[in-house]
Amino acid sequence: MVFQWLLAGVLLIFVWCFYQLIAKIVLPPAYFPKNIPTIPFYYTLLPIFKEVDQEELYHKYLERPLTECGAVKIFFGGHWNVLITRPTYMAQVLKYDGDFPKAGNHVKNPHSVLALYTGENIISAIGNKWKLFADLAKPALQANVDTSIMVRNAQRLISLLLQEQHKMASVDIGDYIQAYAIANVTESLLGSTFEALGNAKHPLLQLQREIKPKIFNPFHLNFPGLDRLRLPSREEAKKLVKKFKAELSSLVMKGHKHRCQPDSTNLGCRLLSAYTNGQLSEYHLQQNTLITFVAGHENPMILLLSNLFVLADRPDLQEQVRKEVMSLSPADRINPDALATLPLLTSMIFETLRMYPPLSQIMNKRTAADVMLGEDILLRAGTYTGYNGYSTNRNREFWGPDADLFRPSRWGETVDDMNTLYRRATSKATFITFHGGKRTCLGQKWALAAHRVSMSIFLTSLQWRLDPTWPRKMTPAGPLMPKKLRLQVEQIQGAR
Ligand code: HEM
Repeated sequence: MVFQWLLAGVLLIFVWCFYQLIAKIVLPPAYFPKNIPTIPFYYTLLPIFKEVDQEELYHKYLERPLTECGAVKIFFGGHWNVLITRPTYMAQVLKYDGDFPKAGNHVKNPHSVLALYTGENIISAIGNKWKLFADLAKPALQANVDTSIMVRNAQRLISLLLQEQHKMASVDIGDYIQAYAIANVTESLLGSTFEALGNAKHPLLQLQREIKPKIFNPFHLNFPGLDRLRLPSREEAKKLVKKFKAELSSLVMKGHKHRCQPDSTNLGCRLLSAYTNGQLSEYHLQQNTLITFVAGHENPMILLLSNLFVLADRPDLQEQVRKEVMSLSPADRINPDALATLPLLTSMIFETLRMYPPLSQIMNKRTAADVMLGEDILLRAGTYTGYNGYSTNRNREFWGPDADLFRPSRWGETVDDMNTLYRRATSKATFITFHGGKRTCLGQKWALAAHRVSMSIFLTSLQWRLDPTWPRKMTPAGPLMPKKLRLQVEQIQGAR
């Protein structure tokens, strides 16, 4: 009898411990605010089990609680987080950066493959390290942009697309745009020619193709703690990441056989010279090179894909913007300052950035102390937080009841109106595609100049439409873009 009671007791303790373990994962911690909704744990598992589209998921599960309460509790990246979207709350997050410092993957999940990949860098660092990295990068990222590199690469891209279209019914455009974006960032910012455009077998592209599904696999993204178990497949992923970082660094170094000067306006040169004079460790040189490469090509690539999609879907608008660009002289058509004076091109780009922020959701902050979000949401010290630009950029109080509609005219009639609204929306945190505040994107100027020139060359060289057989879907998770976009492209008569 005693033995049976003992057994029952042990069983009860076991069940209780198991319950505690599961509850820790599937329920938010007790110290999380009670007065905001909880997104059910299973939401995060959907991309693991189903073919999903993150826009559809957003409208089904997140839109209502976020619109009503402006913040929710959500499981992501192995932790419970508070996802903040209401512009007044976001304005507080951006303004009081010290209350909401960055806590990147290297802090959140230090043993994960993702942390090994991104590490501590200019985007994730805080305090003096961030200041050092930003001081090194700013003069290069804010210098005048030499767009002749993008012009040359865009012309090469157009011929590759036409060659592919000649062979196929339509072009799977993603890999081409990625190679183009890589060519731009490496040649323009890192000062090294990788010759990846038109060379699908380039070792760096191949490595990236192998790594991405391993890093951005929804299961491993949500349960990074499992990377501690040293499973063979994850150890293999770590090896690939190390190989990729070494390959990238060696390619950048090859482009800088000359002596790099600290006052150079080339980012690659500035990072290398900081390493040579002892300001940067080898680790920080590698991580900052990697993040410049990743942020500098992936975001422009995603923006370009979304913009091509938007115009493929609206042939009339494509034709109107083309006419506007054609009204410029040939020299002005590749001059970003001249292109920035065109109202339709400007509003169409701003509207694409508003509706399809490439980094639609980011969870990389952690409260430094207890902080009151707005008037009544108490966030305890150590709470992971994040933001969702897709939601904030569609705030109906600011953008009106048709905020979900692609309507470039909402930006105004003149370019002055548009730039004023851009600044106002950014300062009110109702347009957070480039983050904003002290930690605003440092590549914004470069990205916009490159994008204007890329769009201009596309518009004046090609007409494009959606392949009717393309399944209209956005990516399931992570960066937001049309999934495996297929276009039919046609050369414009007399364009070449
Ligand atoms: C369409 C293009 C781009 C978009 C939408 C974009 C968006 C963003 C966003 C949302 C952040 C904040 C990330 C966070 O919260 O952790 C950021 C930061 C940053 N971006 Fe971009 N980005 C773009 C292009 C670029 C380019 C081309 C570069 C050049 C290397 C770049 C360099 C940076 C840097 C250095 C930061 C860190 C700023 C800091 O914390 O001080 N970005 N960007």
